Amino acid sequence: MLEVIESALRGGADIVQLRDKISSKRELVEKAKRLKDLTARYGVPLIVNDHPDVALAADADGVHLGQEDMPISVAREILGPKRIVGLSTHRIEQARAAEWEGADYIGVGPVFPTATKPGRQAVTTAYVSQAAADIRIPCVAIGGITENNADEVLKAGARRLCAVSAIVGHDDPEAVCRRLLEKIEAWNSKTPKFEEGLNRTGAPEIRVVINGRNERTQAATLLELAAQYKLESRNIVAELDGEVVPRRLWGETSVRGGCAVEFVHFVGGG
Ligand SMILES: Cc1ncc(COP(=O)(O)OP(=O)(O)O)c(N)n1
Ligand SMILES: Cc1ncsc1CCOP(=O)(O)O
Ligand SMILES: [Mg+2]
Repeated sequence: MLEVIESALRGGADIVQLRDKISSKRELVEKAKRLKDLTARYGVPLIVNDHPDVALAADADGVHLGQEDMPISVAREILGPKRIVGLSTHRIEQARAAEWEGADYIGVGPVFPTATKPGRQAVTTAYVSQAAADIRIPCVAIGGITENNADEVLKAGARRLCAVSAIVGHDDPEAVCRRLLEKIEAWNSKTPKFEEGLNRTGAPEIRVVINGRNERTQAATLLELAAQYKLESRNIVAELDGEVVPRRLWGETSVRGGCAVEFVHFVGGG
C-alpha cells in the first residue's frame, strides 16, 4: 500500500484517503499512522474513510463520511474544529444540506458505475454540473473516473477528481496521477480563476443563520460578521448558537458553517 501511495504522491496526488472496509480497527489505526507519516512527508492531507476515531488516533487530517454514517456535527465533536470533514452526496439536496451543515467538501458520485462501489446507481455528469454550479464548498467527483473519461467529468464542471481503481489498479500510479493532473490543470487554465469554496476575494464563504435568516458570509469571527452588517460599534448583544458572547471576545470567536447568530439591540421601554 505504501509503495502505491508513494508513487501516486510522486505523480502529484494532493489528497489521500484511507478507505479499507476489511481491516480491524486495530489494523486501521496502524495503517493510518504509517500512511500519515508518508503523506506528511509530501505535505499532503490524509483523510480516513468512515472512522473519526481512527482519524484522531492516527493524527490524520480528517474523515470522510457517507449518508449513512454519523452526522457531521458528531464527527466534529470527536475531531475538533480544525480537521477536515467530507460528506458523500448523490443529489443536489444532499449537497446543499452538507454545505449548510458545515461540511468542508463533498463527494459527488458515483459519476459512473464502478466495481469499487458495486450496486450503486451512477449519478451521471448531470449531477456534477449541478453541484459545480450551485455548491460553494469544494466538490470532488468520484466513481468510475479514468484517464479516458476524466475530460468528460471536467467538461461537466468538476475541478477535483478522486480515482481509486484507475490509480491503485495501474502498474504506474505516478504516471496516471501526472496525466490526470495535467487534464485538471488544462481545464483550470480554460476557466477564470475562481476556486471552488472561495469567492472572488479569496476568503471562504459559509452559510450562517443571522437573526433567523439564511445568509452567506466570508466573516471568520463574530466581530467580522458584526462589521459586515455595520453593527460593530452599536450597542448590541450577540448570541452564538444560543450563548451570549461578551463583546471583548467577538474578535476571537469563530463563526462556522451552519451556526446561528442573533444580534439583539435594546429599545426604550422594553
Ligand atoms: C471523496 C469520497 N466520496 C465518496 C466516498 C464514498 O463514501 P460512502 O458513501 O460512505 O461509501 P464508502 O466509501 O464508505 O463505501 C468516499 N469514500 N470518498
Ligand atoms: C467509494 C466510492 N464512492 C462513490 S464511487 C466510489 C468508488 C470509487 O472508486 P473507483 O475510482 O475505482 O470507481
Ligand atoms: Mg462511508
